[in-house]
Amino acid sequence: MSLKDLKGFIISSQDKGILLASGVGEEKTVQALVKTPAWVQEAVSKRIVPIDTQDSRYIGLFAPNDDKYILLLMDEANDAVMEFLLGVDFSTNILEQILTDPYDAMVVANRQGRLAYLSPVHEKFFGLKHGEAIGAKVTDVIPNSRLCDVIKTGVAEVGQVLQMGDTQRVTSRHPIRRDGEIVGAIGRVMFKGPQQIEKMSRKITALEKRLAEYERESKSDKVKEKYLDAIIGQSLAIEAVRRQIKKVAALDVPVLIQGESGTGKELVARALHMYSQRSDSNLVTVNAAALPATLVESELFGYEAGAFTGAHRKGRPGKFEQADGGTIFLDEIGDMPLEVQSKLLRVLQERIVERVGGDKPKSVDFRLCSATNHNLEDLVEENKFRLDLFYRISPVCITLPSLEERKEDIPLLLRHFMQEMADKYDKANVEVESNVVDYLMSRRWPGNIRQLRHEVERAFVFAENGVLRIEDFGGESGGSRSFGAQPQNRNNRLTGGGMTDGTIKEATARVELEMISDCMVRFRGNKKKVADHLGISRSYLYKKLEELNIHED
Ligand SMILES: Nc1ncnc2c1ncn2[C@@H]1O[C@H](COP(=O)(O)OP(=O)(O)OP(=O)(O)O)[C@@H](O)[C@H]1O
Repeated sequence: MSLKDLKGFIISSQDKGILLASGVGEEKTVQALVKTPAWVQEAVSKRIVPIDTQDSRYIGLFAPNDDKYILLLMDEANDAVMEFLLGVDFSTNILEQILTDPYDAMVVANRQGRLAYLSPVHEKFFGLKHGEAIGAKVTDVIPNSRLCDVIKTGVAEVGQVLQMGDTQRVTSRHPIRRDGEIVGAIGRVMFKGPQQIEKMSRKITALEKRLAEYERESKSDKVKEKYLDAIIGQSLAIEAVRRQIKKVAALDVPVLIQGESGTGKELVARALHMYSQRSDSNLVTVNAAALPATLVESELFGYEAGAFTGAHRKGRPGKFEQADGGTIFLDEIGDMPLEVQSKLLRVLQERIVERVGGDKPKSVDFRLCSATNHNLEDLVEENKFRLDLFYRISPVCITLPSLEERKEDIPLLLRHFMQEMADKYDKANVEVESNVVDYLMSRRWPGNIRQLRHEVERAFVFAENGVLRIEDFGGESGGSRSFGAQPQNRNNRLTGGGMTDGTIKEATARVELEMISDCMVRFRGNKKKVADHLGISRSYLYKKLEELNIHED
């Protein structure tokens, strides 16, 4: 409404009646109303009243002033505000309720982002005197208010949660427009939100927490599965192994993994660790066959500073200490010398280690996992393995099938190793000739999967024109071509070394030692890599290294 809507006025006094009238104010019907005290009393309290004449309806605005009042007569406006003000008998009371509601505060900012209104409850909350903050910048009074943002964007923000002090409040902010232009914004803050909202907010917080937990769990499930998936194979035998791993992993009992060399015992140990509650701590592998009796104590139990010549200055924790809270994997346990077995037995019984040169026994908490390719019961019979140790390490046994027992897995393993080699040698798109799978399935694999992997690698390297053929494989008696030396060099070496002298067995043994020593140089003494590369077990490698007079340092 503006002044152009003004159609008349009346100035009246209680004692003297109408003092001045103009426009519609001169009409008899209007003056008759003004002369009726009851009507005037009601109109003053309402401030805005409808005034009907014979022809039209006007809006009367009352402005009391001591014993006088002014009545402005305006054209009826067709807007929602007037409809509300005129239509609802107690509209001003409603407005008053809205402005002074103790639980639903109101903030009004003008276009410049300055406070035009702050309801009393809000003033009280901020410790302000009535009217003190009017004209101040909204953000100076309500630090994290977003009213200015709403003025800028013109986009309402409804039902948002605002942190006020140490409590959360539900707020709504709306831009206010006049003739399409933003002139300010109004914010409402629920000081005492309906209980349902508080309840809902608590529920949402709890659900968010649960969701984050599920996400964390499913992520770690994926990590675990990676270790189980690394055991390739779909045969019933290998599926059963996977099931056993899942079942046994959480039980925290010692596990003995049995199986021929190269059947994947180390992969099983890793999966067992990852599926156990100890997966956040270390998995420490000890090759029991490679432990010389002289160093066994310092290796397994650690040593204190200056314990012996050559000892590390600060001392070193042993394998059991490193595995504290986690898993210790004793590989090739069947090849452990008897005197080492007794020392091991003591730790398994007491769960206490004492560093060499130290005097402070330390208790250690580990899960034991051991592996062997021997039949330990036979070794016990032959007095090569302690019976009490056998019982200690084998409450649960997982037996891995040989490749012979699960030849149906060869196609899958071949595909897996082809992919591995393609990544390793950065050589994609090598195809496998269709008869290769039949050939590999018809062969014997005494070295099991390690041997298969090794032969696939060799064939992959020798494959010509991007096709892997049967000829690229070495055949059962060993490679027709080999790594390391050039073929003719090897011929020279073999014939020059007396290949035609002695028996075939002797020649084979010589070639074997040559290949091992070549590989020891090539892999800088890393026995795991050497064993994997040559397709032999690590215990066999250690035996051969003894023959070559190469010892652990
Ligand atoms: N099921 C399998 N899927 C994929 N790779 C496998 C599988 N089993 C074994 N291998 C691979 O074969 C090689 C030998 O495996 P691993 O060292 O686990 O055998 P092992 O039984 O511990 O042998 P050893 O008794 O000689 O120590 C590794 O390269 C391993 O990744």
